[in-house]
Amino acid sequence: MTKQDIPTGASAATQPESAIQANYMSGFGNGFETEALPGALPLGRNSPQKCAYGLYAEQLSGSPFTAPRTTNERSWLYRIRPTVAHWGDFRKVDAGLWRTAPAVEAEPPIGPMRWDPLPVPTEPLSFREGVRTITTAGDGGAQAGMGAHVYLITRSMEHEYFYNADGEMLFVPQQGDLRLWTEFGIIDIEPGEIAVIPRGVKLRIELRDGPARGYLCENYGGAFTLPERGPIGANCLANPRDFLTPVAAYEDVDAPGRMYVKWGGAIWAADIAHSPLDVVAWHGNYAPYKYDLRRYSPVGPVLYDHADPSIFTVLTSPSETPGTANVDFVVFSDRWMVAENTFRPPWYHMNVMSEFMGLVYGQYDAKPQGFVPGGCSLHNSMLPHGPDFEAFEKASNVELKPHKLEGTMAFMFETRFPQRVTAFAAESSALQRSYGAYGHQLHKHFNPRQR
Ligand SMILES: O=C(O)Cc1cc(O)ccc1O
Ligand SMILES: [Fe+2]
Repeated sequence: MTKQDIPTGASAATQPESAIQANYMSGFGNGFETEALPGALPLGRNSPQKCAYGLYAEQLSGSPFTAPRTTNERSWLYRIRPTVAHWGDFRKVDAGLWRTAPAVEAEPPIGPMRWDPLPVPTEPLSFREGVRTITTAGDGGAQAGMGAHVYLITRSMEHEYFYNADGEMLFVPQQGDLRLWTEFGIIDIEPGEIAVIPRGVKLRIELRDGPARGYLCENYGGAFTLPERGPIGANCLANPRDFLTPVAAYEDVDAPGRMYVKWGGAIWAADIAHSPLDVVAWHGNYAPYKYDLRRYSPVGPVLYDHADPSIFTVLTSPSETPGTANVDFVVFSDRWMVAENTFRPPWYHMNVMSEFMGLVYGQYDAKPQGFVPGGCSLHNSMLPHGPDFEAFEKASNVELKPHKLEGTMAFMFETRFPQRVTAFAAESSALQRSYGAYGHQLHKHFNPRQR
């Protein structure tokens, strides 16, 4: 990109909030550059003696300085005030129902668990107040594992800002559109889309069209990246050009506000006197992004059998062990089922990885009833699971014409670590207490006299 082509963004100082458009640049992990005022980005250097417009230069490092190029992530931010000037007298505040691994609160049952959608309450809840942790895995302090949460939001953050030092946040909206006003620019997301906010990126979350509910994966480990495609080649699955990163947009707001930081498993708050979303220009490869899951191009068996669900990986957070993800984000979206002489839904299985699932819309083929949009399920490490009675009987007897699964969007956060349920999730009235017995309905068909 040449200097002339640098995308420019919005300034909240000059436009009414409602008129501000979210604009994006395409690509995954690119070295982006964007400025909301012409010439705000220094040319050919990161740290000039004086920055244009009296801005401060600040580097945000998402990886160690010395990480190999493929995993080295940092951005340079040119901002009205450096982050230290947005710092206040922090004190711990009530973390509500947000938990961080290790959270040893409830004994996880040795069996599958499933929850109805958590109702969206009428009381005012900002994003930070509305996070309900369902499971935690690994150890946040060791930068390994994840938290799987449901968020319920009934009010926008106003002069309130938040960043998460404990993990990267993957938002999966299920109901209601969100505007993520980040330091790097504005991201609008709706159900069917996702957004990833890297560790340390400040933001304010606004509602767009009423209350919102969705899922949140808090990834304590290595940053989400695209999975290798191996023999699939250069195309399909999630294509890099469909990932969108916002152009620079800034607020020049001097007004009392509050900064919240999730750090060390606790939530801290301080009063501040100005908006920290004051980045006028930035460049680098450490930045938030969004992706429309409906753009995902699934690859699967075109003759027979059911492939492992890893074929539907959108993003992966690798661990130090090759092929052993800290977290995989996997999506089960619209696709044709064509396999011949095949039991087409997921097979019965046990897995060393642990599987947290959610449903954005539609129906999931292994669990046609009971697993409903907004609900979630947990199939923990090495515990048996598979299609329920209804799914088994149907898939074993149906005529195997090409059949399209349509209007469906289920997903999985799959981690190498066993998941612990929180006390909230274990005691919730949304817990389907009889789910653990679904396997008992699968009765014996065995007849040694009939092949
Ligand atoms: O358990 C699940 O429903 C998720 C899943 C789907 C699939 O197609 C194969 C394996 C698997 O774990
Ligand atoms: Fe599974």
